[in-house]
Amino acid sequence: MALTPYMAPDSMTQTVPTQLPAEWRDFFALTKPRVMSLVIFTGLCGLLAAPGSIHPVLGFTAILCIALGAGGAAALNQWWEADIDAGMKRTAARPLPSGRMNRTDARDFGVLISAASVMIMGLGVNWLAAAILALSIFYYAVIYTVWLKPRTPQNIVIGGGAGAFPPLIGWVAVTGEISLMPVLLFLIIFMWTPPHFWALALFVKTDYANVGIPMMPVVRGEASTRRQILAYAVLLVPIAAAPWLIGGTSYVYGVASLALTLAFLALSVPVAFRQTGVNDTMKPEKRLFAFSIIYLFALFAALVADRVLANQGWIA
Ligand code: HEM
Ligand SMILES: CC(C)=CCC/C(C)=C/CC/C(C)=C/COP(=O)(O)OP(=O)(O)O
Repeated sequence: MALTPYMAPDSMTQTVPTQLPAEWRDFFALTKPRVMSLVIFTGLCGLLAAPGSIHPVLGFTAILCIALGAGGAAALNQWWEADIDAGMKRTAARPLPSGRMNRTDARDFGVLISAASVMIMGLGVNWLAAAILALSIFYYAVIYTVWLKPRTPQNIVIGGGAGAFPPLIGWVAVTGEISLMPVLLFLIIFMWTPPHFWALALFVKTDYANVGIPMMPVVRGEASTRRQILAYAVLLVPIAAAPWLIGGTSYVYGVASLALTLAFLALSVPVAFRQTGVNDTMKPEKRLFAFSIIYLFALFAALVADRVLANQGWIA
């Protein structure tokens, strides 16, 4: 597959509407809009794939709350990490390390939109969805950012849980209860996160090493990270197919999940068995990282397509 190798631009300096006043642009950038677009998309797919129905206004409210909560957590992450971000090429131009924004403003903005997201979700949608949203904000802003990230190379394995909640939140917004299907959606993102992030960490390794963040390639070395990427990609094959295997979807999702995850696995293999020299361009790693994003968009889109076809009575 011909993919343009991913160059790891910082999402904060990209896709921020240039017509906004400068300060607004910085607040918008603080929500990590590009990363959060996939978070919001998986939340929306969880909502659309759930059985039952939700009034469109409430459905829109639920997605808005996931967006606000994720953006708020991202702002708190950058408030806490302003000094670390200043030391990395990829993140030095963010609003705080560049000095364009005051730290207290970033903190207050993060707290305000996080709290608003949970309150609106609880009052407008349901309190179980609000509780899981609150947990995911706390998970990203505190458990991952403050506790795990500076301490252990397993930071993103355990911390990856934070980013896996949105489809569960979307689902619970509709059903008001947790069942096996949304737990499987959680597990898919949980298993996807290590290869997604470590593929990138392999080519921005020196950045993390310079600021003392114990990411896997820095602490355990490249060879071990590469083997672990492959292990998670292998585990992802049955886990991504599980919604079909338990009868929660038709063969349409089943076939799509197998095709996509086997492609993901195929791109992980060259990454797993490579040794690189100093001037390596890291093409296989960049390709895997780029595909990881396409993969998750496509997998969740396939889930929704499957459910729409089933609701129309076109497939069983
Ligand atoms: C602990 C878990 C994760 C870590 C440490 C992580 C880290 C990163 C990093 C460092 C980047 C590079 C670009 C940037 O600086 O923004 C990135 C890009 C990206 N991540 Fe993740 N990620 C994680 C989980 C997730 C999750 C759960 C999603 C969505 C479901 C996601 C979606 C994306 C997307 C869409 C991009 C591309 C952004 C762009 O095009 O600039 N990530 N991730
Ligand atoms: C609903 C809700 C709260 C969702 C949270 C979604 C979530 C946890 C996404 C994680 C993705 C992310 C921006 C990781 C960046 O890691 P980093 O912050 O270590 O990256 P950096 O080095 O770019 O700062």
